[in-house]
Amino acid sequence: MRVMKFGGSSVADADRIRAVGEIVCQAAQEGPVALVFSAMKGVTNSLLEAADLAQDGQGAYRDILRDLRSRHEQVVRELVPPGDTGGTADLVENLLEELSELLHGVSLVRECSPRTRDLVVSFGERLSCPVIAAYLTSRGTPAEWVDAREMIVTDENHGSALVKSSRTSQAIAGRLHGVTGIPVITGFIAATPQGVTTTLGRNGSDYTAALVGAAMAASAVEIWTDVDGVMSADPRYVEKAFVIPDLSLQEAMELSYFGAEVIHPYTMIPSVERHIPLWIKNTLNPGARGTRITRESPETDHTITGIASIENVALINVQGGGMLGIPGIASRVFGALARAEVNVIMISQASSEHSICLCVRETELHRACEFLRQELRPELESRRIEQFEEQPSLEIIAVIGAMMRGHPGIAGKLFSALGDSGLNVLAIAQGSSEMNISFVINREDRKAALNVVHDAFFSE
Ligand SMILES: Nc1ncnc2c1ncn2[C@@H]1O[C@H](COP(=O)(O)OP(=O)(O)O)[C@@H](O)[C@H]1O
Ligand SMILES: N[C@@H](CC(=O)OP(=O)(O)O)C(=O)O
Repeated sequence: MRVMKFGGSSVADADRIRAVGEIVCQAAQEGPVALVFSAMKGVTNSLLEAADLAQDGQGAYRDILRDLRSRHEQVVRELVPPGDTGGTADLVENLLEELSELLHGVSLVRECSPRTRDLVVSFGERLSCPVIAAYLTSRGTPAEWVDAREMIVTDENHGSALVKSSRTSQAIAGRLHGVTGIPVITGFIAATPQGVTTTLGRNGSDYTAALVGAAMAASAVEIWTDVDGVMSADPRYVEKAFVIPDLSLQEAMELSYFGAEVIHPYTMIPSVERHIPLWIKNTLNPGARGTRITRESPETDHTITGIASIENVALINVQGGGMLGIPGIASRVFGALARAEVNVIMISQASSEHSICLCVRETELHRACEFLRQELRPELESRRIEQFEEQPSLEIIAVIGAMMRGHPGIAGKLFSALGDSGLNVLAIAQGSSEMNISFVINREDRKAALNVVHDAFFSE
């Protein structure tokens, strides 16, 4: 069995869904397939925005609802034939009505808990899948939509729930064996053992596909999107970026962690660890080979595999002459940040131990500094630690590749290229795995730095 996942970009409108139909009908003739779909492009964001507006008591959430209604009614009109026996048009109407009532409730109580928010966003995938299944059936490829909440069991960590693996595996296998035709599975959404709706984190449909692939011992998991594969750098910034034909799981995870949105960190683990290859393919160019992600590192001529970047980060520098003698300072700093629920993206500490430099999301900077100030108040008052240096408006760039290990001269080449172009580097970190070197630059240098590094390593 092949598991094929189509992201929001592949189901943006009726035309895109028709293109998906071509690919799926062809694949179904070659052998068994299971499909996973996301919500239509932008729908999850719209639902979240509507929930925020309703919570604030702003009637503007109704404008978003109107827009969602018209988008979904339009695809039903264009793709579902009048003789559809599955009652798809009614189902979509009922779902839109239910969503409207839910948001009305949120606006009345002016409260939207993470649990309710998950229920609101679940409508995106619950609306897209029945329409797609009805369309495929009308093209002569019988399909049945499957609500993943019946199969994927998670904890109650709303917004980014943790999957209970073995229960989920059994439930997927059990549910899919009962499906007649091709299963069209809602990505991203799941449920607790009590049946409460949860979600797997933003872009979580890739994870759904990997879970289905692992449970069904698939021959491949395919992530269909709008680019020819994972590229050597974000194609929106680097014109010369090219498709990486093969990637190891480790490299793919590093690239996605550092911002290559095309794949999602960790989501590929369930299938790739079972030696099921994961492919990134282009719905707009199905003939292109794509990128293959496997457990082991592939052979390559390049010393680095790819470059990724994270935008909107900030640097906090904790430093002071008295830091050397303070016991457990690192654990206190990171303990405070953990309590603040701040995600530390990058850490760099000079061996002198006079400073710890860390990178966080810009949106979390204020909270991070508040908690740090509280934790380190005695040292700040006695001036053993200076007031933190806070620098917003920065970017992290990471250079990634399994071949970097034991390959001298990479850092030299990287920083000479940046220095020669007059680009200032504010902090540097290297993982002990030697699979990545990451560095921090000013926001306005992002495009230039990505291109300079890309040229330095890939121009030959
Ligand atoms: N290294 C990279 N390789 C390929 N695409 C990338 C990379 N970095 C960022 N992207 C962006 O990721 C986008 C695809 O991700 P996304 O929009 O989440 O797709 P989908 O909706 O199909 O899940 C591409 O259009 C591309 O602009
Ligand atoms: N619809 C969800 C899940 C998802 O994976 O979407 P996409 O495949 O379009 O990234 C989201 O936007 O987060």
